[in-house]
Amino acid sequence: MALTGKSAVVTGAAGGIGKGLSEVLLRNGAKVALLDVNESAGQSLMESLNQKHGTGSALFLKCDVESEEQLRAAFQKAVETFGGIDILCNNAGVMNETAWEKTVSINLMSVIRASYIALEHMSKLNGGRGGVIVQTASMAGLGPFPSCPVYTATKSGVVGFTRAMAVASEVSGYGIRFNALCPTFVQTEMITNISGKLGQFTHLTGMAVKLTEKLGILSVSEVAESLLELVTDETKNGEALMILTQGKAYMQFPSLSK
Ligand SMILES: NC(=O)C1=CN([C@@H]2O[C@H](COP(=O)(O)OP(=O)(O)OC[C@H]3O[C@@H](n4cnc5c(N)ncnc54)[C@H](O)[C@@H]3O)[C@@H](O)[C@H]2O)C=CC1
Ligand SMILES: CC/C=C\CC(=O)/C=C/C=C\C=C\C=C\[C@@H](O)[C@@H](O)C/C=C\CCC(=O)O
Repeated sequence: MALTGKSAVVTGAAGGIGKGLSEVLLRNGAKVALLDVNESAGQSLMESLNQKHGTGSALFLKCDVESEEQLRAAFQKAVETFGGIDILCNNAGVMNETAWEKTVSINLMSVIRASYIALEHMSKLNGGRGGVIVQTASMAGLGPFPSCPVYTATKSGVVGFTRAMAVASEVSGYGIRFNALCPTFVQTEMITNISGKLGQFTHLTGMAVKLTEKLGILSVSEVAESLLELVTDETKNGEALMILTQGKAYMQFPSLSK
């Protein structure tokens, strides 16, 4: 799938990985609706992206992904502005073991919520053009990150949801592919002040720090380049792409269907 003339919605787009995903989509010819709760960062990013990629190529929409109403309004605005949606990047996420219910709400429930709203606009069964939904999961969704069990649970849930939806979509004829990015640590705001976010697992801060030293830290652009592969390669559906500092690999899961 070539990106020229396509339109995308990216959640958590105002900073970190979401900003990188938005930039790579724009560089390759897509228009992008930038959804984020951070209004000042989102507005200024939209202005700089429109200067770089052309007026009207990026649209900031203030949106808390926990709110169904705000998500619906943002998708509607994106459709009215760009004429449809071809790509959704469910990227907004937090790591906070103290506010663990909020972590589940943003990282898992909101990914499901946004995917279902996207289906209403993108599914060929609803008159949409089809397309691709890519979730920003994590390496923690593939193997446990013991310092943050709830974060791990949300990312495992996102991987499971993505793989199940990929098959459900294929069988149902939605015309939408579902894939997940599973990066190791990435240099963003999220990996600052780790101990302050671990709640009852603060005593496992050293373990988290050792894991960052062992696995290394990716740049945002390394993750963003991997998005392109999952979006443009139409054979990719139900994939979890593990991104490590040494390279990347599509995960092999046991097949129990035969
Ligand atoms: N930084 C890392 O080491 C890794 C991050 N990830 C995942 O990547 C995604 C992005 O994380 P980062 O860019 O690192 O984090 P970040 O903290 O740098 O950026 C997150 C963005 O999401 C926005 N956001 C937070 N809550 C929101 C909400 N309720 N509604 C709308 N927007 C909201 C924030 O305002 C911010 O712009 C997350 O899903 C995270 O779990 C995955 C693997 C590694
Ligand atoms: C602090 C930032 C929080 C979240 C961002 C994020 O998603 C980072 C994920 C990074 C890596 C996750 C790696 C998980 C690895 C597991 O598969 C196991 O290999 C780790 C198991 C035990 C660790 C003990 C050890 O061997 O040192």
